[in-house]
Amino acid sequence: MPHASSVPVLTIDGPSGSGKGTISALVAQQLGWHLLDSGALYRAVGYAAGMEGLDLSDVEAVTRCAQTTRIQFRAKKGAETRVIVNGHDATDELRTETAGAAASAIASVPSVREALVSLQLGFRKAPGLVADGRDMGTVIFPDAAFKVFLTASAAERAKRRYKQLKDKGLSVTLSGLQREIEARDSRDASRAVAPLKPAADALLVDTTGMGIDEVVAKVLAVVQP
Ligand SMILES: Nc1ncnc2c1ncn2[C@@H]1O[C@H](COP(=O)(O)OP(=O)(O)OP(=O)(O)O)[C@@H](O)[C@H]1O
Ligand SMILES: Nc1ccn([C@H]2C[C@H](O)[C@@H](COP(=O)(O)O)O2)c(=O)n1
Repeated sequence: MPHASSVPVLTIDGPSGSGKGTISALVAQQLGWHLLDSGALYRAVGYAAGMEGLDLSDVEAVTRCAQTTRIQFRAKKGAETRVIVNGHDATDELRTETAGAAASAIASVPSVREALVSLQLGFRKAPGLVADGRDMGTVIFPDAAFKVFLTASAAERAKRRYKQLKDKGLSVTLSGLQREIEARDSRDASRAVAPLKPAADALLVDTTGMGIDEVVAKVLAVVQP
């Protein structure tokens, strides 16, 4: 079995709604590589903390929650990967903007981040890994061979999220979503530990006005020039 450090990693970081999840899944599928949705881990811990009625600003309580929450991904061919939190399928609850905000809040706690490191490193398996998040290229896989940072204007990202949630039948407003996205990005980018920022050696891709297929092709070209 190859040593983990010899397994190639493509990191895809960026702000909320830049398309990281969508692009990472499609690129991983095309390459036949494993996929790490690191945001889902933070969302799962935020969700578990909410289920336990914890105060999200209680550092000791949320750290214990991060250390003890059981998170499983169940992938099914042709269907959305399900995220099981402490035995409960929480996939739908985790995708809400409320869950994103809770994840962002607990993600600013260094000991919560520390509790999730070895779990994330464990995803690095042959033949390769596509890792999606905020600190994949800077902190978790700094030695990754391939690094991309996706961006798009806040207005474009809010429009994408609006369409996504409307398609699911949820009642949201474009202006409200843009405010929530900007507040989350600002918190993620200003925290002291592992802030949202491009790795020095990442390729920056502004996806404003680019279609999904175009972005996938650009990212794939990083791995297969
Ligand atoms: N280039 C694109 N053009 C149009 N729509 C896109 C593009 N990329 C992604 N989308 C759509 O935007 C929405 C948000 O994308 P996605 O969930 O992948 O973003 P994300 O960066 O992972 O967000 P988050 O960090 O909040 O999880 C989805 O509905 C997706 O289909
Ligand atoms: N590597 C990561 C991934 C996610 N987070 C935090 C910050 C995000 O706002 C939140 C939700 O992530 P998403 O599912 O939207 O990608 O989780 C982080 O700090 N580091």
